[in-house]
Amino acid sequence: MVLLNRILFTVKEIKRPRKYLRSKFIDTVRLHVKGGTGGTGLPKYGGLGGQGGCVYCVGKEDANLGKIISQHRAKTVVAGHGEDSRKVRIVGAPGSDVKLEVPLGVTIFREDGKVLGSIDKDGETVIVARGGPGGTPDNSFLGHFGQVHHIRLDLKLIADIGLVGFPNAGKSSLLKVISRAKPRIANYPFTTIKPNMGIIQFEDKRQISIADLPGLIEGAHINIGLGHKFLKHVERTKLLLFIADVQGFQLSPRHLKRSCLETILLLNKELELYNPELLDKPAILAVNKLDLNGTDTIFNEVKESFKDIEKFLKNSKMPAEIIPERIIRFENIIGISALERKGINDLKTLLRNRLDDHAEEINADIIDASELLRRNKNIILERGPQIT
Ligand SMILES: Nc1nc2c(ncn2[C@@H]2O[C@H](COP(=O)(O)OP(=O)(O)OP(=O)(O)O)[C@@H](O)[C@H]2O)c(=O)[nH]1
Repeated sequence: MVLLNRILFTVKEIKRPRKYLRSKFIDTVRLHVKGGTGGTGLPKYGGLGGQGGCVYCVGKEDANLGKIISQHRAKTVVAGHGEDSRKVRIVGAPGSDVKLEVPLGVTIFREDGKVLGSIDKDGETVIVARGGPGGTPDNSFLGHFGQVHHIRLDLKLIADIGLVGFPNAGKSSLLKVISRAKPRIANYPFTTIKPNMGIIQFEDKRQISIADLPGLIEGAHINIGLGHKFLKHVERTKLLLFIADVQGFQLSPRHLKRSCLETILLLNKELELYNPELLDKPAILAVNKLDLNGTDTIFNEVKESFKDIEKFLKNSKMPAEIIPERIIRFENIIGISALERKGINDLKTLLRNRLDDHAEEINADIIDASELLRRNKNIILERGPQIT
C-alpha cells in the first residue's frame, strides 16, 4: 500500500513541460552515414556488380532538422547495396540512394572538420557518403564498401536581418509589429527560447526576412543565460538590428542594473567575444519603449554619446569591464515604441534602404571582379589551360 501510494504520488509529481518549451528548435544534427556496398561481379561471364547507393542531402525550403531525427531515430543512415551479378542478370542493379531533405542554410561537416558542402538553395545537393563500386575485372569482381562518415548538419538561418538585444528589450514585440510573425511576448526574460523568423512585407511586394534571436545577456560568453548558442544565426545575416530597452536591464535584484547605453556596449562586447567579424556588418540601433515617460532624454543622451563614443567613454566613469575593444559603428540610431507602433514605419524604410544599398555594394564588387578578369585575361591565359 505504501509502495502503491508512493508510485501514485511520484506520477502526480511528474509535470510535462509546457508545449512551447517542448517544441525544441534543432539546429545541429549528427548522423552516421554509410554508402552501400557494391555488388560482386560474375567472373565466369564477365558480369558486373551493381554500384552501391549513396546518401545525399538536398535543400528544401520547408524542411527541418527535427524531421531527419524523427525519421532516423538510430542516427544511422545506410544506402542500399548494389546487386550481385547473376547468370540471369549479368549487370547487377545499383543500390538505392537515400535522400535527406535539409533546410536551407545547412553546412555539412565531416568528422575531421572538413566541410563537405553547404546548401543555400532549393534543390542544391551534396553527397555525404558515396556508394562503393561494383565488382569488375579491375577489382577481381569484388564489390567495394561504400564511404562511411560521421557527419554534422549545422543550420545557420539565412535571414536578411538579425535582431539582437537583451532579454525583455522588446525583440518579439518588434518582430510582431514589423512582420507577420506571432512570437510569444511576456514581461519576463527569456520568453524567447528559440529563434523566430518573420517576413517584413512592403507594398510593392518586396519581402525582407528578419530573425529574432533569444536574448543575449552580460556574460553570455561564459554561458550565462542562453549563452552564445544562437549567435551563429546572425553570421549569415546581411544587417544587424540592435534593440535596446531605453530603461536598461536588470536580470534580478541580485544583479547589477545596466543602463540603456551599458546594455548596448555589453551587446557589442558579447558579439565581439563570439566573433569580432560580426562587428563589420552594417548595424542599426533601435532604442525601444520610448512611449514611457521621460525616456526621450535618455534616448537623446544615448544618441549624443554615439556621435563620438570613444571620447564619451574616456570622459565617463563607465566600468572598464563592460567596454568592448572595438565599438560598433551604428549607421542609424532610431527611437521606437513597439507597443504603440511609433517609429515602426521609419524603421522599416530604413532597413529596406540599407538592404538595397547593400545589394548594390555587392553588385559593384561582382562588376569589379569581372572587370579585373577582363583586364587580366591575357596574363591569366598565359599561365596555362588549367585556369579558365
Ligand atoms: N512600454 C513598452 N513596453 C514594451 C514595448 N515593447 C515591448 N514591451 C514589453 O516588454 C516586455 C518584453 O517584451 P518582449 O517582446 O517579449 O521582449 P523580448 O526582447 O522578446 O524578450 P525575450 O523573449 O525575453 O528575449 C513585454 O511585457 C512587452 O509588452 C514598448 O515599446 N513599450
